[in-house]
Amino acid sequence: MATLIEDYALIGDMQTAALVARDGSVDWLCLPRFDSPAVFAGLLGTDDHGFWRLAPTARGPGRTAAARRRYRGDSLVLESEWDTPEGTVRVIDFMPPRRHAAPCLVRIVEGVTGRVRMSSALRMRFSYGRVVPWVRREGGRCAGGLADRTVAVAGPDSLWLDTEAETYGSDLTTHADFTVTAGRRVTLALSWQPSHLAAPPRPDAHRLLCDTERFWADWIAQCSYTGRWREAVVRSLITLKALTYAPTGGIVAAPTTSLPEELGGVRNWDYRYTWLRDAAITLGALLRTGYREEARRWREWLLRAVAGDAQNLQIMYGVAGERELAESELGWLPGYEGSRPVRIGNGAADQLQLDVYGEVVDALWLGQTSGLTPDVRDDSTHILQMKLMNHLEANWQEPDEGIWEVRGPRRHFTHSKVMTWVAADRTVRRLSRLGLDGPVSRWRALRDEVHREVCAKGYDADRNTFTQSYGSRELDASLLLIPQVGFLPPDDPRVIGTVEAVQRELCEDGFVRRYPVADEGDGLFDGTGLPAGDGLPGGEGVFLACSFWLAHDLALIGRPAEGRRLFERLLALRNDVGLLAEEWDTARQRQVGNFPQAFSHVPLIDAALRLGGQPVL
Ligand SMILES: OC[C@H]1O[C@H](O[C@H]2O[C@H](CO)[C@@H](O)[C@H](O)[C@H]2O)[C@H](O)[C@@H](O)[C@@H]1O
Repeated sequence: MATLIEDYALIGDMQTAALVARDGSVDWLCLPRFDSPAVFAGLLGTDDHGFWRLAPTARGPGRTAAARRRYRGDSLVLESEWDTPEGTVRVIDFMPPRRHAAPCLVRIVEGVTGRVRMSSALRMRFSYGRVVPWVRREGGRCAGGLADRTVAVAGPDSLWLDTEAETYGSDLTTHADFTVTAGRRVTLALSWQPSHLAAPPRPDAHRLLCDTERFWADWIAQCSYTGRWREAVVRSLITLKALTYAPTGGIVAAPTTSLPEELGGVRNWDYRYTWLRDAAITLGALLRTGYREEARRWREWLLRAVAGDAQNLQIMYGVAGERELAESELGWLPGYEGSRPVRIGNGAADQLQLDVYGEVVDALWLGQTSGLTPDVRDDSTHILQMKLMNHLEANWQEPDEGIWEVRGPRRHFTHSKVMTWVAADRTVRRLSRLGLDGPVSRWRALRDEVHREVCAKGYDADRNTFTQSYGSRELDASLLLIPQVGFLPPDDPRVIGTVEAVQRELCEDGFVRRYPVADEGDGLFDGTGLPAGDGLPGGEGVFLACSFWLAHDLALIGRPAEGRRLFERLLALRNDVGLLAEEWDTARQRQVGNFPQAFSHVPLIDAALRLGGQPVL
């Protein structure tokens, strides 16, 4: 059986990230960027698609999970410990923030007690497991102590393994067997370099460890959250920071592709890109907890990414603002637990998702009200916002694919219209506050018109609930955002009715589904003549972001104890190192979907602020 998704921990250098399993196997790593081809793709295939396992020498069949693991303090440095009959051993895994050096994954083995025999098995496979590189050994001593050097080359990539342990090749795998005694360390470091360049310097693992720990300690010292859920909030913030692409300020939705929303199903998508929606809400959570630099850098990223005609605004970009994200399938990978296809790229990039305008304008507004320094380009922010508004004004009455990126027919999604209201509302407030030029009365009229239309067409008075789309009978968890964005006050009976309807009709084991999923062709219609569902076969788990939104809303509508209970249950779904995927499979009691997912960790932070009585701007 494949490693459970929740058995992975994340390490990363803010340009890419790796997943380390409890048994010491690194099964996912893309180099040099989040969206580059994987050099370890065992996560989505088999051992033949690449991995790096470092653990006590196995006795008998099967692999042994570490007895304990944790991050060292508030950092992204992972520590796993095994108790064996020979003694106890610790492995420290991390990726140093890159600055100008080559990307590097460092593994330090520390003897704790006894004499423990260790095995390292490194199977490097470039291009998502498809290419077996040429591997050669280079020996020789060096000042840093790492003497054995193994080089793997194929096409544009080269990987360099430096270690004091002696390596040998067998089974198209690079092995090292060694023993550690109490208090002794053995280091292994894997660096990536374009294959046409000269050898990278040998990494000084111990100095890199100190630097990396200092980096995270300094970063987390800026956090302003002091509430009762500090551990969960801090771990979520570190995860969000790890998903930020340092050179540009872009933020990926998750570091993985194709971890399935349904085990064995086809809902497998590539999340290694910057969604305007996900990045905008991430920015909100960072600003609310004291992080301004990331927000400032993302605003810069946004201005660069959408430069040109706002008509061509995409809903997602590459981490450096790339527009070409064509979706394709990697036929040679069998997928996580057989969940095929494995996809790279994302076809949703070409969709119309009108809510994105509201999320972006709201993030710009939040930046303003949280005192984000207007910089020399602030004029550009204003120009951008006016372009976005002109485009939205001309297009908001179009049907769209909505927040959930449905692959079925376009609809008049109520949430998309609510977010149109948000865009107009924040623009009116921004222009009034700054006394800036701009047709305030035009945006005010737009805001009021949208509000009237949503309340008339997106609300079902018979059932006292807002509905997924105009005239539809279906519900949708995105409607839980209505009071959070200020479209209606929390005590409005229509808001309370919607929260109660979601609890009644969309909840499973107390957690929230996004919307009712109907298999293609099962003949159900949503009440508007369109087929129900999202145009995809199969089902999915409960959606963690929506479940946090419900906890948040319960606090807003005056049921905080119930909200807290749900929040605590959600926290209990996190894995042993505090990480959440996108969804939860209630039947199998397992995390599903890409991992770890910003869209789950952001509402965790916002709900913690709301439930703890701290201001949520
Ligand atoms: O469920 C179908 C869609 O699933 C993905 O989209 C989801 O993830 C996005 C990134 O976190 C999020 O912004 C969106 O709201 C979610 O529905 C996938 O990327 C889409 O291609 C797919 O159609």
